[in-house]
Amino acid sequence: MTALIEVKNLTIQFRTDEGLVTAVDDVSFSIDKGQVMGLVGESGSGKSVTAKALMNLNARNAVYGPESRITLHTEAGPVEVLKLKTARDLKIVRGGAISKIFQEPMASFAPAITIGDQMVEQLRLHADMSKAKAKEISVEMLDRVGISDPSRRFGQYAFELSGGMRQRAMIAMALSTKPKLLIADEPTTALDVTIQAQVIDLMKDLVNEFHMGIIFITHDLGVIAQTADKVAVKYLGRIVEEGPVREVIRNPKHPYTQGLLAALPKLDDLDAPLTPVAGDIPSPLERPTGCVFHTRCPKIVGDVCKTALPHDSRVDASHRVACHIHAEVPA
Ligand SMILES: Nc1ncnc2c1ncn2[C@@H]1O[C@H](COP(=O)(O)OP(=O)(O)OP(=O)(O)O)[C@@H](O)[C@H]1O
Repeated sequence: MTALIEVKNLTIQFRTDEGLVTAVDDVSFSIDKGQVMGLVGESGSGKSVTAKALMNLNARNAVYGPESRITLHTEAGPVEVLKLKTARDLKIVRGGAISKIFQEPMASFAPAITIGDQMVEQLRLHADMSKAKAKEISVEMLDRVGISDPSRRFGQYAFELSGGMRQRAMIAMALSTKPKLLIADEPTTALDVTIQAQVIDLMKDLVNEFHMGIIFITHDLGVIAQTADKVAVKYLGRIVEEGPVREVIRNPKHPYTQGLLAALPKLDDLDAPLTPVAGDIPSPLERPTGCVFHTRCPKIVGDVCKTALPHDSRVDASHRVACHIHAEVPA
C-alpha cells in the first residue's frame, strides 16, 4: 500500500493565559490509500487538534514542535502541510485533496444559502468548471449519498432537511471535490442508531468506490470496530496503542485500551455492569510525569511508570503499544 499522508513527531501546544497547554505529544502515524483509520480516546485527548493539523487549521495560538512533520503525497509530489502559508497554497488541504465532515452538519452549511449553491461554490473554488457542470456533479453526488429527489434538495436550505439528510448532504459536499483523504470528526455521534448505521455503510461504500483514505474520529470504540481498518488509541495527546482494529479489540495491550473496551455495553450480557475507566482525566495544565496514564492505571508496574515515558514496543509488525508492561522489545 502507498502512504497517502504521513504524520511524524507531531507535537502541538497552545499558548493560553494559564500557560502552555500540550494537546498533541509526539504523535506519528500514516494512512494509506483506501484505508480507514480510527482515532479514539476520551474528550480532550487531542483528536480534533490532530485532525485540524492535517488541514493546517489550528487556532493562531497553536505552537508546533520543531520536529513535527505532516507529508501529504499527491500525484504532483509530496506536500509539507505545516509549511503551507498562503490561502492559495492551503486550498489543497482545505477542501482539495483533504475534506472534512463534522459532528454537526449545520456548522458546515451557511443558513441563508441553498445547499446547491454552497456545493457549486465549493466545487468551483477547487476546480475550473462551469456552473452548469458543478450543478450536474452536485446533484449526482446528492443522489450518490442516497438523498431522494436530489434536484429538489439541491434548491433547499439546510434547515429544511432532517438530521440524517443534512449529514448525507454534508458528506456529498465534502466528497464532491473527490478528496484523497476524508476527515470524519464524530460524524455519527449526533445521529440516532439507525441513521448512524446507514451513514457508516455509506462511508464504507465510498471508500471502496473512490479509494480514499479516511480518518474517523470518535470516542466510541464500537463505531470504530464497524468502520476502521486500523485504530490509534489516544490519551492526553499521546498515541498509547495502534494496530489493526480486530487485533487491538481482541488483544488489547494497553491498560487504557483495555479500560475503554471494558466500558462498552455487552449485548450478550445486558445485566453486566459497565465499568468506566476509573478516575478523572488530569487537566492538560497538570500533565502527569512519566506515563501520562499512570494516575488512572490499574496495572502500574513500579516507579518507572511515574518517572519514565514509555516508548513504543512492537506487539507484532503492525501492532504497537507504549506501556512499561510491554517495554522489553523496543519498536
Ligand atoms: N485554541 C486552543 N487554545 C487552547 N487550548 C486548546 C485550543 N484548542 C484545543 N485546545 C485544547 O487541546 C486539548 C485537546 O482538544 P481536542 O479538541 O483535540 O480534544 P478531543 O480529543 O477532540 O476532544 P472531544 O472528544 O471533546 O472533541 C484540550 O485540552 C483543549 O482544551
